[in-house]
Amino acid sequence: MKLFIVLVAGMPGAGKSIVSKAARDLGLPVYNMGDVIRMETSRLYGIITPETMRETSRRVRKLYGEDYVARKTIEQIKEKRGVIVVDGVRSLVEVEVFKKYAETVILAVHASPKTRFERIRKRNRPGDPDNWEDFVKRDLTELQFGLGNVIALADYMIVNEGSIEEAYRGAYNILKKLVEKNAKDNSDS
Ligand SMILES: Nc1ncnc2c1ncn2[C@@H]1O[C@H](COP(=O)(O)OP(=O)(O)OP(=O)(O)O)[C@@H](O)[C@H]1O
Repeated sequence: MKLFIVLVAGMPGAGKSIVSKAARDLGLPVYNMGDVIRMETSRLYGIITPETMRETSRRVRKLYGEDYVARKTIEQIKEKRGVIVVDGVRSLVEVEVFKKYAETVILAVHASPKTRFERIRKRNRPGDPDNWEDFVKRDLTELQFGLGNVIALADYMIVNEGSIEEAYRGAYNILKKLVEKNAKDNSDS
């Protein structure tokens, strides 16, 4: 069985965690690229806050290259087989790193800024922006990493403007089809 990577991309609060939930329910391993930053943040700052996370994010890219987070994620997954999900890809440079190791597709989750802002406010995650200006600032930081390009080149798109159940069903069906396709491709070859 070959490795097949589903790269999940979306702006903050778009609903990427719904895709992770659907993946876990299908028994697929999920890797979060944010975990690499979380580990580096503890190493560099000894404390994890949204500010130290953001600073680490910028710092490691500058020090070790735009592809660093993807390379670190690859170290964890390259021995894996079958369909896996990687949450949080942010640039085409990162996409290229994954493409070298396996067949990949990009699954994007989209919701309008207004919807994302309302949902972020409700989820009450520490460090989330609580006003429109900070929300826009965070969006721009993500876009500077190149996230907009990844979303523009997505193979699949979930528009998450309806209910959570609807988005979950969309994600579940896409992932299930990919699992079936990968199984078929492997039995053919
Ligand atoms: N369709 C929906 N209806 C209502 N609430 C939703 C919907 N989709 C997501 N949410 C809620 O909106 C919030 C943001 O979603 P989620 O945390 O999945 O976003 P994310 O893309 O993982 O964000 P980040 O990149 O910031 O981690 C969560 O509290 C989630 O439960």
